[in-house]
Amino acid sequence: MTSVVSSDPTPNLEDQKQNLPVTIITGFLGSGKTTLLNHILTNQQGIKTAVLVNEFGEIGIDNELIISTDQDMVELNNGCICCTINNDLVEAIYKVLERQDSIDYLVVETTGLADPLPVALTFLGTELRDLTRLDSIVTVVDCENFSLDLFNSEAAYSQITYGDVILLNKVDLVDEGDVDALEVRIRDMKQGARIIRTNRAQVPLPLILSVGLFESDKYYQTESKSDRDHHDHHDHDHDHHDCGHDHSHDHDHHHHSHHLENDGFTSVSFQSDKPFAIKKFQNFLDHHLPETVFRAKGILWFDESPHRHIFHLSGKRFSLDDSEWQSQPKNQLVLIGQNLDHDKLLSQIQKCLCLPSTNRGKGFGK
Ligand SMILES: Nc1nc2c(ncn2[C@@H]2O[C@H](COP(=O)(O)OP(=O)(O)OP(=O)(O)O)[C@@H](O)[C@H]2O)c(=O)[nH]1
Repeated sequence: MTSVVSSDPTPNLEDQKQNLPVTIITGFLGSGKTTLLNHILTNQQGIKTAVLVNEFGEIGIDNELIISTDQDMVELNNGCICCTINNDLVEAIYKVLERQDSIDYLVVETTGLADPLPVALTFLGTELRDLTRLDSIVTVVDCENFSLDLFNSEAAYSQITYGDVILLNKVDLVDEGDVDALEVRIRDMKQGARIIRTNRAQVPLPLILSVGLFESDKYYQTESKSDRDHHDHHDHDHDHHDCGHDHSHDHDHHHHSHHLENDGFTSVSFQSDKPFAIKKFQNFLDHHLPETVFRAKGILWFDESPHRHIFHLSGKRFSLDDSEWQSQPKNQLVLIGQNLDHDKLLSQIQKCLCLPSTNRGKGFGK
């Protein structure tokens, strides 16, 4: 196996060579996890990296956004990774392991709403422990939007407390003083983490991969303590830690979506093989998008444009980038937020579709 520079070689290097190193990328919705993944895939020279991507929402947008490589990619597409811990995730990992001859590194990107703890436990608590080596949990933080009070999400808290490396990302969007204040706050929540400031998740890879920062002994203790704490401190409706911690029974998806509703986040997915009218969609964004939509992403097709438009919204900021269609144009849009009126949103998005006789022939943006 080719190995990346290791800043701190540990004594059991021999074991490490045999086990597939794994890095878990976590971080809240829109913080830059896919951006980091793309950075890794583009720059991991000479290392064959497999990625497992899981996203919240019925439509897999991320697989459209990940720079395609000739390496293995298995996408789990049925909800939050912490729910699929006992079936799909393990299955996907085995698929990668079966090809171990050609895979040097595994990166798992969790959904923005996942607690990384159950994902990490998958690697430690099952027979995977002997086949993989959990190298580190990397947490991406959106410096512009980070606020645990705003998210009101336990998963957001866990993402910080279980991060071995914490990337303070999107530093380009905030004043340095604000990043300083955020760093103090995060150091307070998680002592001993390696904190790195990044723009577009551009981090030297030796600082985050093959770093051997994950300490499983400490982790096991933390896990059982945190498990107790969670059950002591939170109301009984919020039972999502059961989802990841008890490996002995099957999960049902109702149970899981219940936990997401407790965090208040749901997703609305829209697909159509018809184009949007640009002005209608703009009107939707300007006047009808509720503030409670925290994250949106889409591959958009506008009647007025020959391009494939990649749409992102995180917090209040949105972007629309051009690319080229490699396949039949279509619209795919996922909105994620708290307390969403699904039917209303879907009907509003539906109304953005171009009616057959209108808008034809007008240029983009006119
Ligand atoms: N200005 C700026 N934008 C960034 C930076 N990093 C990522 N973005 C943008 O933020 C948006 C969200 O980035 P993603 O990488 O898709 O975020 P994510 O964490 O994978 O999102 P989810 O999977 O939906 O949780 C995209 O529009 C990115 O281009 C950064 O450092 N600065």
